[in-house]
Amino acid sequence: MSYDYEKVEVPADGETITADEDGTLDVPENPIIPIIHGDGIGKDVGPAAQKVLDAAAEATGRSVEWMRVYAGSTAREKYDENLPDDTVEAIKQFHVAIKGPLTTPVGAGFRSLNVALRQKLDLFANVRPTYHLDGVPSPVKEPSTMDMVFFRENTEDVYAGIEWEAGTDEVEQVRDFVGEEMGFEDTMHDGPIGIGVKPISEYGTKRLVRESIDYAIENDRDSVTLVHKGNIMKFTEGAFRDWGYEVAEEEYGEDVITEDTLWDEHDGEQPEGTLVVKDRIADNMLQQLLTRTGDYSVIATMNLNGDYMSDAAGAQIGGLGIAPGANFGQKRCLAEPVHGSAPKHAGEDKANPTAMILSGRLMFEYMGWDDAGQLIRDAVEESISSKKVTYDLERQIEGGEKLKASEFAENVVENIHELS
Ligand SMILES: NC(=O)C1=CN([C@@H]2O[C@H](COP(=O)(O)OP(=O)(O)OC[C@H]3O[C@@H](n4cnc5c(N)ncnc54)[C@H](OP(=O)(O)O)[C@@H]3O)[C@@H](O)[C@H]2O)C=CC1
Ligand SMILES: O=C(O)CCC(=O)C(=O)O
Ligand SMILES: [Mg+2]
Repeated sequence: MSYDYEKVEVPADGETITADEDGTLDVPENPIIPIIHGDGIGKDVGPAAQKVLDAAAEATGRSVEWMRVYAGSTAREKYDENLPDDTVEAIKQFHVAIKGPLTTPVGAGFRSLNVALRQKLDLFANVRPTYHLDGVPSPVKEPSTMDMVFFRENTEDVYAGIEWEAGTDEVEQVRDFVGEEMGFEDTMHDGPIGIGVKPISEYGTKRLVRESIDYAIENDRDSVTLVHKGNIMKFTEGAFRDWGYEVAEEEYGEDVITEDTLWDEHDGEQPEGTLVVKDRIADNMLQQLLTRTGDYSVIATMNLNGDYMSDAAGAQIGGLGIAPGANFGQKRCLAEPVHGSAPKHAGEDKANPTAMILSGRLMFEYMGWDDAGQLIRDAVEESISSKKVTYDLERQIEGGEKLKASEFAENVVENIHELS
């Protein structure tokens, strides 16, 4: 597939990652990888992460040919629009890409460009592995017990953007329909009202839960927990739980058992080689993240729960400066940190680039570059263990040396050279 780009240049030297029908990638040693630096601190952490990823690629005998693409403020400058087709088409064509954070206005203005990218590219699984690196300060006593991988459904839920603003004709039509025709007249207060719709489909749920179970099996994880608020939102979050169990029970045979089976048939002793699928109600799960951290491994949940939970879990492993993520779809990966554009720190070369660097690690692993990924993790861990850190960690580490974002990246690059 080729595309006539309007304002970006395809690097002449790199090669294109290709994918066959069943989704297997063919990754050359010098792939072209689109990158969006992002808004706010994206300007700082984007280039810093790029340096580290370059060094890890080079140290393992490869190179990355970066292709700068644009969204958010940089796209407005270059294209006079928020999300140009060039950017979406580049990610489609090259299969693998990385982005920094993009700012979304609150309450009015354009809709989230992050959500738009996930929807346009059908990146249905937002995967956020949350693990503790040696030396990272944490507000909890045993941060190393946190080792969870969040699978967050990425294309529906209240993030689908089906909502109507108070005072519009549209919202009054919806109010009439929901009130008069559907019988919920007494449920809504009089006066101005905003109304949103929360779609949760069997298709969206099952492909996300399937992805989480496949991941758990491939990575020797012992459980997948479906997190929902199905006691209250019965036909959306409750249906997510039921469809999730259906996938587990109907598609995986005896190697995947439910928590009920674990207790009814195995007295709570998990048989070797099995995966347990369980579920928890979301409010309880938020406290379990702290009180029974080690009991959970892979989490599958919907868009909003996953958003809240991944920030909360990120706090336990040192904060948003550390927490990586990536969005996956059919033959596609768009890596991005959990954090946003943190406007108050923008352009100061101070934000922690670790989350973006470790998101790059996820991207490399998707490409089959596990050795480069491991090198990145080891090198970052080395910098942090030697207390050479950015402001967010330095304020919590006694005797820490405060580095700028770019200096931290240089330190990690030095470690890559030493370790390789
Ligand atoms: N995927 C995306 O692109 C996302 C975009 N957003 C968008 O980002 C914007 C800002 O959101 P906001 O709610 O402020 O959340 P942010 O995640 O941007 O920042 C919140 C706070 O987290 C800390 N933090 C975040 N990233 C880092 C980092 N790399 N290094 C060190 N500390 C960090 C800072 O805390 P402190 O100041 O205490 O040091 C910061 O003030 C919004 O427009 C939001 O919509 C939000 C999330 C994801
Ligand atoms: O799109 C946004 O601005 C926020 C998204 C977000 O918080 C997330 O994906 O974690
Ligand atoms: Mg978020």
